[in-house]
Amino acid sequence: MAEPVVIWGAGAIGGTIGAYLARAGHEVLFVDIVPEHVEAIKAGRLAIEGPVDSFTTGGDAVTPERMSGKHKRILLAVKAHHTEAATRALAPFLAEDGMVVSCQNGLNELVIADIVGRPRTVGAFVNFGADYLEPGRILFGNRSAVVVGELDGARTPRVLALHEQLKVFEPEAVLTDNIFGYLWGKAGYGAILKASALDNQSIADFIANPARHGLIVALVREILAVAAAEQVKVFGFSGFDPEGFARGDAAAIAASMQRMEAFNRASAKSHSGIWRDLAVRKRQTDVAAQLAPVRAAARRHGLRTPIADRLVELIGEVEAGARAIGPESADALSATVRQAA
Ligand SMILES: NC(=O)C1=CN([C@@H]2O[C@H](COP(=O)(O)OP(=O)(O)OC[C@H]3O[C@@H](n4cnc5c(N)ncnc54)[C@H](OP(=O)(O)O)[C@@H]3O)[C@@H](O)[C@H]2O)C=CC1
Ligand SMILES: CC(C)(CO)C(=O)C(=O)O
Repeated sequence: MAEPVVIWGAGAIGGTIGAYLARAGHEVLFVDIVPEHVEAIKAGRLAIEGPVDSFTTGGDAVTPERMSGKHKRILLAVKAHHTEAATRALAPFLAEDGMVVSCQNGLNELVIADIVGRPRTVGAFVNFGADYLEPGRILFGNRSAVVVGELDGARTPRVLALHEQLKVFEPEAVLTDNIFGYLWGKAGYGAILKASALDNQSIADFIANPARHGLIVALVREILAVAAAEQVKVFGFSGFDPEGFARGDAAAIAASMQRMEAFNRASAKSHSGIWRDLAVRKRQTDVAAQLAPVRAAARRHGLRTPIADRLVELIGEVEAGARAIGPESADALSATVRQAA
């Protein structure tokens, strides 16, 4: 693609994708609110570290106040609770025929479309693991799914071109006509990651812990019931078998849990980004923002989501300093499953 790509939110996800594009000679403009990180990128000190790859690159980089011009392709990679503010900030710089691509967890496409319009919103699903370590340093923990698609599933020239560009980062990137199928799949799988953040266990250990089995199954099924009510055909990835979970098929669920455990055990990113926000960065997470559209959809369909509701409450308590991360907090979530049964 000849036009520059804007990476809005150049942390773990945006920084990694942008670094690959920059290294391959694509013109990249990184935008981030962390001035030291912006300076490092500008100075050519954006380092990708870890088992997947190791290289240092850089590119043009600005904080949002210094942004200018009109851009056709903006990849948004901020946390879900920052989506609205970031989209409002980027909107003046989005060309009339431009697109914002949500490289995020959650159903952020709905928020973005409300601000810049559905025709200027493109969906993406990312499941690779990365951690922002410090300004200019990102751990690329493992490769995993990268999927893009127009919200209405059309194979437009712009999404075909975007797909080709993303292959520079992930050669197996997928172009889909059902992006919401992947996003709801991540909502189901991502619920496990969110629950795991209540404990200090790694994602793999949390999934393998027999004490968490009932919680994981009930939580995933609760989310998938909402997806079913929304009439979304949900896709699996990285060992996650949504159909097996939705059917309540014990053998399929056990096999899926084993695959998800193995997938996560092989990653250098041992804990979820949410756990990292709570335990390492000591800051608010985007759990409530990620689950808001899921819970809202549930209410529209007259469905209850007691486990997701409690998960949001418990994470909120940790964020507020009123609860510690540990087995007791995961037990408190498990208790909801018994009450709901
Ligand atoms: N990390 C991972 O492995 C994965 C993450 N995801 C999803 O990807 C998305 C991005 O996550 P991740 O990269 O981990 O997050 P990071 O916090 O590492 O990166 C986001 C960056 O955007 C910055 N930012 C916040 N608000 C704005 C704004 N208004 N304008 C510009 N920059 C801003 C952040 O600054 P500050 O830190 O100061 O807020 C940070 O530098 C999230 O939705 C996450 O759930 C999906 C799959 C895997
Ligand atoms: C664990 C991971 C990287 C998915 O593989 C993730 O989505 C997260 O940390 O939020």
